[in-house]
Amino acid sequence: MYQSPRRLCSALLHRDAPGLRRPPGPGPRRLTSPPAVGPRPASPGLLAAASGAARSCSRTVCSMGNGTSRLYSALAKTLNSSAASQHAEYLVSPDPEHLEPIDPKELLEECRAVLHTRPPRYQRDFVDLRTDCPSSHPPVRVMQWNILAQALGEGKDNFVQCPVEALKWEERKCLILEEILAYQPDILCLQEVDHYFDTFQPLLSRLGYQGTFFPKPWSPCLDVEHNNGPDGCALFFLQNRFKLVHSANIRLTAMTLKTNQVAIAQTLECKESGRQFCIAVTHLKARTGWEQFRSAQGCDLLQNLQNITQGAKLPLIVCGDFNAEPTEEVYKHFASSSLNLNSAYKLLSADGQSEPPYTTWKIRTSGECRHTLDYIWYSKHALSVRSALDLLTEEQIGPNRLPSFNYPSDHLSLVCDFSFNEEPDGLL
Ligand SMILES: NC(=O)C1=CN([C@@H]2O[C@H](COP(=O)(O)OP(=O)(O)OC[C@H]3O[C@@H](n4cnc5c(N)ncnc54)[C@H](OP(=O)(O)O)[C@@H]3O)[C@@H](O)[C@H]2O)C=CC1
Ligand SMILES: [Mg+2]
Repeated sequence: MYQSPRRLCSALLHRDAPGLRRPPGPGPRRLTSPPAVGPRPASPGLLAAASGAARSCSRTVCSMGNGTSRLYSALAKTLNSSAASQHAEYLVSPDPEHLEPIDPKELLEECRAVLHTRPPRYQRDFVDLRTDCPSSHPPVRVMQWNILAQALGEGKDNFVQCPVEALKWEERKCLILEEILAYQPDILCLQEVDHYFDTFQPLLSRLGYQGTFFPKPWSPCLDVEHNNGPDGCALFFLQNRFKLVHSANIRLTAMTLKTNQVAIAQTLECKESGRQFCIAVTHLKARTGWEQFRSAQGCDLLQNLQNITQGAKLPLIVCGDFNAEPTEEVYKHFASSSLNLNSAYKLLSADGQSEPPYTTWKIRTSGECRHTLDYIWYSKHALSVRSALDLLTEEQIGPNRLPSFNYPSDHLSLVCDFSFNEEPDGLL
């Protein structure tokens, strides 16, 4: 169903309004999703120029094995370098002296214009999971997403059914931004970010987010020719909703050895309610054969979170690409931790006990890879999940799987609305 960009944007900006109605019947309730998107509009005038300018944006080139300091100085140059800024409002590299707020509607329209030749975004609905506990404060919307590092997607991942044109950064970044703008999270937890300084930090800061980036010490992106720097985890929160109380960048250890995987953990205070909580993002070691290693990394992260939450005194949300199915030891450590965590996406299942059948689905040279690896853990006594964004169906994902012209990453975004329980029973 086609919606004009303006109607769409106003629906997006009022996400608790008409679309989010509870349908009748038992079990999880599907909500009409506000970000339903029809065919993309053709881009006239200025918007067409934005598309062309975005394509002409310069790319930072760093050869294999360069040190991170050289990478960062190269990245810093791109912040100033684009002649294309004469043509496009937001999608080009920003001038750091000129960081005015962006109207999300205008950025969304720019993105949609760049993407006008692509098929429409997939429809995903929020499922109402509200318990009977009322909450007087607006929910906290959290998005978890491994966005696929550009260098890995083009140089390492071997997505055999994904056309190279679908991976072009100047368009793929618009698909990523469109997804973020569609759901408007209050907190955004990302993995495989290798365009933090030239794309996400400048744009999202102008949308009102405060961001933190922690790159992997030896990012595999650096092995890819024409890379844009190391990939890592990024955490963004809306400054008008939260105050940063404490922030920790954690290099995970396994059996006391420092590893290549990282996490960010921040304590935030809700400006409306005064309640404090901890939010963390991580990306654990990938691949089969590394199960014990992931388990050790998970134990280290849990230990760090025990300390940061003062022994579970603060409510906690942990987002991540754990690279582990629910059968793995690291998953079991999180599920049975004294931090009293539950995995939010289990609540989409009929019995509330099963994880979704997949959060990533791709075809590599080794064959089809369909796995549940991404999770949003939360303190089950202190927080309630009010709704969760449903996953894409197999039909929507299509026979060539992900990424694709419609969807920018091989991992699906997970989005949940949380509310604080009014009277925590002391057992967070
Ligand atoms: N220069 C040096 O001294 C050192 C360099 N390194 C570099 O680090 C790299 C390893 O880093 P590490 O953090 O352990 O990486 P991981 O094994 O955790 O994987 C890195 C990325 O590869 C993706 N991936 C997973 N499975 C596959 C697959 N089958 N094919 C292609 N990509 C896949 C993962 O994506 P997802 O999470 O989505 O599955 C992940 O983002 C080495 O390749 C090396 O380049 C490491 C140590 C030292
Ligand atoms: Mg990956």
